[in-house]
This record gives sequence, structure tokens and C-alpha cells, in this order.
Amino acid sequence: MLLEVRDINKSFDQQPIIQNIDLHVATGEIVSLLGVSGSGKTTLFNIIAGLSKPDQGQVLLNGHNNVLKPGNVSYMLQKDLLMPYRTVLDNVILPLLLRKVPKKTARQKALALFKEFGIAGYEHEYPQELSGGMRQRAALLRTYLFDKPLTLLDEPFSALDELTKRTMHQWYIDMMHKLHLSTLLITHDIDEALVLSNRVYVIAGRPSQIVDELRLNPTRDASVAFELTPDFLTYKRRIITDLGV
Ligand SMILES: Nc1ncnc2c1ncn2[C@@H]1O[C@H](COP(=O)(O)OP(=O)(O)OP(=O)(O)O)[C@@H](O)[C@H]1O
Repeated sequence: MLLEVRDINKSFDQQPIIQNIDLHVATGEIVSLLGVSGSGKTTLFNIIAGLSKPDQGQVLLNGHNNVLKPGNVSYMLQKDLLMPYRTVLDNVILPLLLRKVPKKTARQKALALFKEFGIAGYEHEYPQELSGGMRQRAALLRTYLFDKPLTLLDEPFSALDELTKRTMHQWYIDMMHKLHLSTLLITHDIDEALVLSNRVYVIAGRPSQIVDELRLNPTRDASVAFELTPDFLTYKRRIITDLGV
């Protein structure tokens, strides 16, 4: 198993935030963790990324303990955090520079991927000159260049308008297949979780626990927009009931 999260508990100021969290991600899967704002998703994200210590429980990456071991997953935070004073190219090569790859080699490696990520022609622009969708693509390219077996995404598309978001979803699914990515996605967007995922964990309650796990039909007809099918509505109704919203 690529990622196994076992019985994670975390409190802040003696206030339990997440409790008995168990989840897993297999190689090649895209799995969503879905919950309302404040349910502890980012808290769990930081623990999985090795940035924060749980009070209890284990995080295993390919069977190895990852508690307080940052640098073993590729991750992208809610905000794209592109630096305004660096060009897009110089933003995306940061993970390579952190690994001490020489700048010229890093630039060559990144340049070869701009087309694939749909941002060819924007290499020497500054982030503020890009649309929201383009910025996210650049941020995802930077995340990809961390080159780790698991990608963690914290609400990567939440700032985008509906139409751009739809395009980005389809694009991300295609990229997942092309680049053989494995992804854990954190989101509060039910439609997004359903459209993108192989499985969805629903997190709810106080403290938050996993209250449901949905396995979405892997053989669904790709020529029909999933969000327009009766199956989609059935899943959505189930999640709304789980969340009590
Ligand atoms: N360092 C901290 N110290 C104290 N409380 C914290 C800390 N980090 C998070 N919390 C609290 O833990 C709870 C969960 O926060 P978290 O950011 O993990 O939720 P979330 O589901 O990611 O929310 P959002 O979708 O709004 O980002 C919140 O009540 C938050 O105030």
C-alpha cells in the first residue's frame, strides 16, 4: 500500500480535532477526503506530509513511518503560493533547486514539461500575468517536480470559477493517467470529490472521524458526463446525509 494512515488522533489546546482516522491510498488511485470547513482536513494533511506530529497513530508511506519526516510526498497547499517576483519557470523549478539540481539542468527539465501542463508560452511571464487556471497548472507542475510517489492536494481548485474548474478536473484526470500519479485530494466540494475520485472518504463530527467511504464505479462510461447521471445524484445524496448538511 502506498499510503496507510492508522488511527490518527490530534488535539489542539486539549480540544480533540480529529479522531481514529484510518485511510489508505493505493498506487495509481485518486482518493478524496471530503469534509466541511474546519473539520480538520488540513490538520490531517500536515500530519501525512510529515509536517506535524499526531498525538496518536501512524502514517506509513510504502510501509515506512512518515511521522515528522517531511519531504517524502509532493504537496500543494490551498493557495498556489507562486512567488510574484520569480518567473513561472523559476517558480516551478524550486523543488529541483531544493534537491541541489543545478539551475540550468532544472530549467531544462521543467521546460520540457510546460507543454504537457498546458502552460507553454508562459515560461518567462510572472505569476500575476496568468489566469487562475494557468497559475494552478504552474503550481501543479511545481508539485509534480517534487517527484515523490504520492501527491497531496489541499483544495487545489477551490479558487477557480465553475467552468475553469470543470476543465481542470478533466485535465487532472488525464494527467494522472499520463504521469502515473497517485493522489490524495482534500476538498469540501462534493461534486469535485465525486468527479475526480476512485474513492471518497467523508470526514465529519466533532471531533472529526471518517463516517463513510464511497467506492465509485471504475467502469463508468467515460463518454457520459458523470455529474449528469442518476448514479452521481445517488452518491451526492448519500454524502449530504453523511455530512448532515
Ligand atoms: N495550530 C493550531 N492551533 C490551534 N488550533 C488549530 C491549529 N490548526 C488548526 N486548528 C483548529 O483545528 C480545526 C481544524 O482546522 P483545519 O484547518 O485542519 O480544518 P480544515 O477542514 O482544513 O478547514 P478549511 O477547509 O477551512 O481549511 C479548526 O477549528 C482550527 O481552528
